[in-house]
This record gives sequence, structure tokens and C-alpha cells, in this order.
Amino acid sequence: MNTEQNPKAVIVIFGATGDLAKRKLYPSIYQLLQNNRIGKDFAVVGVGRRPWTNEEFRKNVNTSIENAVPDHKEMDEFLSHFHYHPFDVTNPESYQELKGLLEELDHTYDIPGNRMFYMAMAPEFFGTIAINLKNEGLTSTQGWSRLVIEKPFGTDLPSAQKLNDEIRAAFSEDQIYRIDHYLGKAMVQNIEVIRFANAIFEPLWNNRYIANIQITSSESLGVEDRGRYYESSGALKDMVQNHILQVVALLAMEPPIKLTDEEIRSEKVKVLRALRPLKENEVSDYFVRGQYGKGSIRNEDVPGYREESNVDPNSNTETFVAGKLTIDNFRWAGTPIYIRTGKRMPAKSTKIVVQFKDIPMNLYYNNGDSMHPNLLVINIQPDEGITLHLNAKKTGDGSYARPIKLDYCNNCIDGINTPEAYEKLIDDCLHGDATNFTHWDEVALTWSYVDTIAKAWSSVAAEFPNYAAGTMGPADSDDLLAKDGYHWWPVTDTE
Ligand SMILES: NC(=O)C1=CN([C@@H]2O[C@H](COP(=O)(O)OP(=O)(O)OC[C@H]3O[C@@H](n4cnc5c(N)ncnc54)[C@H](OP(=O)(O)O)[C@@H]3O)[C@@H](O)[C@H]2O)C=CC1
Ligand SMILES: O=C1O[C@H](COP(=O)(O)O)[C@@H](O)[C@H](O)[C@H]1O
Repeated sequence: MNTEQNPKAVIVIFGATGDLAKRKLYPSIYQLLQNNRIGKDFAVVGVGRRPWTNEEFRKNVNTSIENAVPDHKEMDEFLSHFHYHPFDVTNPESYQELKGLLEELDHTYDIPGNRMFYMAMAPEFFGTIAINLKNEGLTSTQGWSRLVIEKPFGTDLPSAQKLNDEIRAAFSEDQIYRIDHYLGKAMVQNIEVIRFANAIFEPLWNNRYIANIQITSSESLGVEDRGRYYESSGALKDMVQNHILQVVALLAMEPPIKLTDEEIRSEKVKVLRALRPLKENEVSDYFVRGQYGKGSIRNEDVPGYREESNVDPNSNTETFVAGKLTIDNFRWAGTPIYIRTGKRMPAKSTKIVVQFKDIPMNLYYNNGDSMHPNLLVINIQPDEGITLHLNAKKTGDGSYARPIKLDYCNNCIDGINTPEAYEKLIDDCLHGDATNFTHWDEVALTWSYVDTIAKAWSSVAAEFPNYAAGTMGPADSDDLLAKDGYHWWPVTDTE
């Protein structure tokens, strides 16, 4: 819970000259100040190897705010809190100088030794930095020390376990904040509220009334300049292991007894433990992979994945995944959860569709058509809101029922005040609230689930490319649902 007002802290960003810091972290810190979530008693220390001065660093931070926040103001005061400290993080000797700078900033801003160490760097550095911070005494202050870790948290279960052991040698679990930025999105956080603050949904939220749940996260962008990273990842590890399985856990968990991070985590973990693990020889029955070839998006021709920079021209990396998940517990046995995510699809859209079971018999005429099923659609992005699909009488037409929609648009009301995911997560960490971060047990269970799929796929070359850029993935993805008598509900206007 965010109880502490305006926490005083030094935020140390490792990777301060990088893309993530520039695009997400600096604008988020700026918004936190504008929204009074932090006071004037804070400092940001940027670490990178580039030999920048404070002035150069501040100029770069300024540009990043200009690009992200059109109506920025009071920039000089804001930028005066930013300090740059260049060093190679693999060199233990450099940490003493950093320590001296942090102590100086504590004094300047009257900060009681509170430190947020944000790892916005490649994962291979996380363990080294954590150990050096501890060994050089940067974590033993009067205040709190928290470590924020970016994804990917490992590339499979053994590597995640190794990484976890390294950081746990320096930080306890309650000091570690593993980022999954989907957990910072307004409508992902709303899943719990929609379910547990509405008497009408919870009684129906089970296999007796829900036929299936569909989660789609489509992107129109390709891999852009991230080919090197993406080649070793693919959509399964990039999106399913983390964001998608977190959403599954929130949709399927039991009501927690309290809204604390421990109670919510414990319910999410039970779902992940109940996910039926696949055997390698079953993977092709439950999961489909795809890779985009050249195509066209919004009338613009785009290259195929294998033509992207830093991508192997014969790459076997999947840019699309669709899957059927089965949760073996009393609430969900028999109700499949279908997931799909991919790059170079027609539009950017993340949606959850909950399809309720059909009514027992149809009393209405409907031109011989069957009744449209009730759907609850949770729109995560770009529109934020919920849509409930019902059937209602068609005016003046005796016994004809037609589908109607009840719409709630979250960002139409909250407008530009809906905080960006990173802003929310940095705020939570500053306030010591770990609810919307992933804990080790969740990470281990999700890796364990996807590792079998990755292993099955790595042993057989796929027939790629198998979908054209600008389409909703390969035909096999539709067949996955058709086998069960379902189809994907459209999530974009063009689908
Ligand atoms: N960019 C994004 O949108 C997203 C990124 N992430 C994750 O965030 C992390 C950072 O990504 P991103 O910002 O894109 O990466 P970049 O490659 O853009 O930045 C890497 C940063 O690390 C610094 N660095 C590299 N080696 C050293 C070293 N030995 N000592 C000190 N600093 C060093 C670089 O500084 P310099 O060059 O000055 O040495 C630079 O600031 C990764 O884990 C990535 O997976 C997660 C989600 C989205
Ligand atoms: O973590 C990642 O997420 C983005 C998608 O995030 P969104 O907030 O834009 O939906 C994805 O593009 C990227 O490949 C992945 O690393």
C-alpha cells in the first residue's frame, strides 16, 4: 500500500545513457514530481560509461522529457536534481566514489539514506552490480535500499535461478522489485477490481458460466532495432513468460483475503502451479508459432522478420505465439484460456475477452441465427475500458433479440492523467509497495511452463515465414480454437 507521502530517496539508474532510461524512466520521474508523488527531496544519479558531464546528462534528460511530455515546465529546477557518474560497473573500485556521491546527495537533499538502484542494463550485469553494491557498503545505510530489475529475468529456468541466486546474495526478496511493466498498466490493475468489486461477476467467474477466455496482445511494429536481443528471445520468452502469464494469473486467481502483496502473490502462485504442464510431444497440440514475412500495414509495405537488421536470414525465431492453457483446479477445469501475441499484426491492441456459456435454449427468433454469446471485454490498450456484450430486444421487432454493447472508457474519463506503467511502478517502489512486481516463485513457475515449449520448438525447424505482416498470424492459430468449436473474437477493426 502506498502510505508513505513524498518518499525522500536517491534513485541510481544503471544504464542512464540507454534507451529505456531515455524513453521511459526520465519522463516517469518527471510526471511523479508533477503529480506530487515525490517532493523536492530527491536526486537521480545516472551511471553509464559515456564520459558525460552533469550538463550533458541534464541536456539528454531534458530532450527525453521534451519528446515525451509536450507541456513540460520548471525544467531547470527538475534537472538540477540529476547527476551523472560515469564508470564501468564491472570495476569494483569505482563503487566507493559512487558511495561518496550518494552520501553527499543525502546531505544536500536531507535524504535519510534511502536508495533505489534501478538496473536499466543488460541482465548479464545485474548480479555483478548487486554484489558490488553490497560489498562496497552502498546498501548498509540508515534508510532503505531497493533493487529494481528489468526484464528479461533469465532466458530459462536455470539461468533465472542463477541470476536470482546472485542478486539474493546481496538483497533480500523484499528488497527486490522485478519489473513486469504490464502490471503497471491501468487496466491490468483493474482486472482485480472488476472481479472483486462487482457482485455480478464473481459468481459467474468459473467453468460453469465461462466458456473460454481469450487474451490477445498484438503489435503492429516489427522488432525494429532489437533484432540481436529478439533473436535469442522470440515471442514466447519476450511476452508469454512474463506479461501474458501474469495477466492469466490475475484473471484466474481466487479472491485474496487482503490486498497485500503477499496475499495476492500467494493466489497468483496457486494459479501458476495449477497450469497443466505440457509434455514436449504435446506442445504442437496446444501451441502454435509464427514468423512474419513481408507484407503491408496501413498501406505501407514492410519487410519480413528475416530481412530485419541483426536477424539471421534463416532465423527460426518466432514472432507470434498462440496457445491454449489449461488450469487444473475446481474453478477452471474444462475452461480453456487462449492466448496470442505477435509482432507485425494489423494494429496495436491488448484485450481480454471473457466468453460466457450459451443460454440453455433460444426463445428468440433471430433470423435463425444463434444468440450472440455474452462477452466481457477488458480493453487494456490503446483504449482502456470494458465492454459488456449483451442481447436486447430490437425495437418494434416482436421476438428478435440483437447484440448490444455497454461501454466504459477509462482513459476517456481519466484522460491524460492515467499514469504510464513505469510511472506507477517507480512510484510503487519508492513507497515500498511490491504488489505489482513479480516475485521469484512466479518467475520460476512461468519459466518452468515455457521452457518445455521452447525446448520442443528448438528441436524442430519451423516452416517460416508463415504469416504475412499485417495479418493476425498463421492459420494454425485459428485452427487451435476451431478444434474446440470456438473462434478468436476480433480485437482490431481490421481483423
Ligand atoms: N528499451 C526498452 O524499451 C526496454 C528495455 N528493457 C530492458 O532494459 C534494460 C536496458 O535496455 P536498453 O536501455 O534498451 O539498453 P541500451 O543498450 O540502450 O542501454 C544499455 C545501457 O547500459 C550501459 N552500459 C553497458 N555496459 C556498461 C558497463 N560495463 N558499465 C556501465 N554502463 C554500461 C550503457 O551505457 P554506455 O553506453 O554509456 O556505457 C547504456 O546506458 C535491458 O535489460 C532491456 O532488456 C526492458 C523493456 C523495454
Ligand atoms: O516487454 C516487452 O513489451 C513490449 C510491448 O509492451 P507494450 O506496453 O507496448 O504492450 C514489446 O514490444 C517488447 O518486445 C517486449 O520486450
